[in-house]
Amino acid sequence: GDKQPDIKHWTLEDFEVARDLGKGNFGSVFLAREKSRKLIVALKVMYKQQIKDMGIQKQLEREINIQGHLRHPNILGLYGYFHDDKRIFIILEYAANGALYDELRKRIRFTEEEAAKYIAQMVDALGYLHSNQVIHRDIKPENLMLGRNGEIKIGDFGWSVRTERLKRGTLCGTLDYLPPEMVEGRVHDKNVDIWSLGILLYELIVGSPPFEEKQAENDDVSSAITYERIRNVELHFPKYVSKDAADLISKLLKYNSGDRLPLRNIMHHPFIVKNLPET
Ligand SMILES: COCCOc1ccc2cc1OCC(=O)N(C)CCCNCc1c[nH]c3ncnc(c13)N2
Repeated sequence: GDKQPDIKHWTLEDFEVARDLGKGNFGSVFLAREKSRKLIVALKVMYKQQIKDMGIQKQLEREINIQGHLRHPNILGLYGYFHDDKRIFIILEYAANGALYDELRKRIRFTEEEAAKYIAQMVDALGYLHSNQVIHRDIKPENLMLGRNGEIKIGDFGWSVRTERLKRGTLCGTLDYLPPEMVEGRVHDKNVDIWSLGILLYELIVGSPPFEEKQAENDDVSSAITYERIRNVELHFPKYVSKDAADLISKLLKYNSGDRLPLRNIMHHPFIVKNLPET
């Protein structure tokens, strides 16, 4: 089979740690090599006490369970996990080009061709997730990694859920990417990921999300302004945004989740058709 290691009882002895890949709110990620197979991985280390203090135990278990069973070229592989007395270690596929967030900040904004390539890969990954009854619910540049060939890998399934039941809105993360039904705490379905795909496309070609408020004097005021803009879907496009891009974004950012363009129709939209090399 492929080089993915089979499920076994890992310990830290099985790995040699090379360097730090970044610090996050829940832990750190290191570049490591699994000794026996010489397999390069990303090792995420989290402290049990901190997980307990933040009450994210259930969420973490769900995340490991969901991501551990998924396998798709645009979804970051989760190979396994282990723990010692103080820490939990998650063994992940290594994304050689880091987080899309950092690339976007460096580039300010991408060309519409680059954005179309990323969106097409996201449509692939979301189609796979939704056909496995998984809603991600937290699609944003911070959670998207870049593989060796610049391909997107959705990571960090902290907020994903299996859709066996419609969830009561549990608020999560920054407001910018949340659809009206989630900021209003209403029931939501897989179309929340279609909304956040619209936000992502906008941010990739403009450089900031459509409903962001940066000038406000404090976070509460800026969140309240963003909240209102989301509910009123206050969309404004800079003049350099093509009409095809604006049209697709407008079809994804519909207030009513049922009115959003379904995943399979996105691939036939002129913005994607005109910007993707003949596949
Ligand atoms: C509960 O946790 C679920 C999994 O969350 C993550 C999985 C993989 C991650 C980052 C994850 O969360 C964010 C985080 O913990 N940071 C420390 C931010 C650092 C950014 N990554 C840097 C990075 C570079 N090449 C990579 N190849 C694979 N994974 C990476 C990275 N990071």
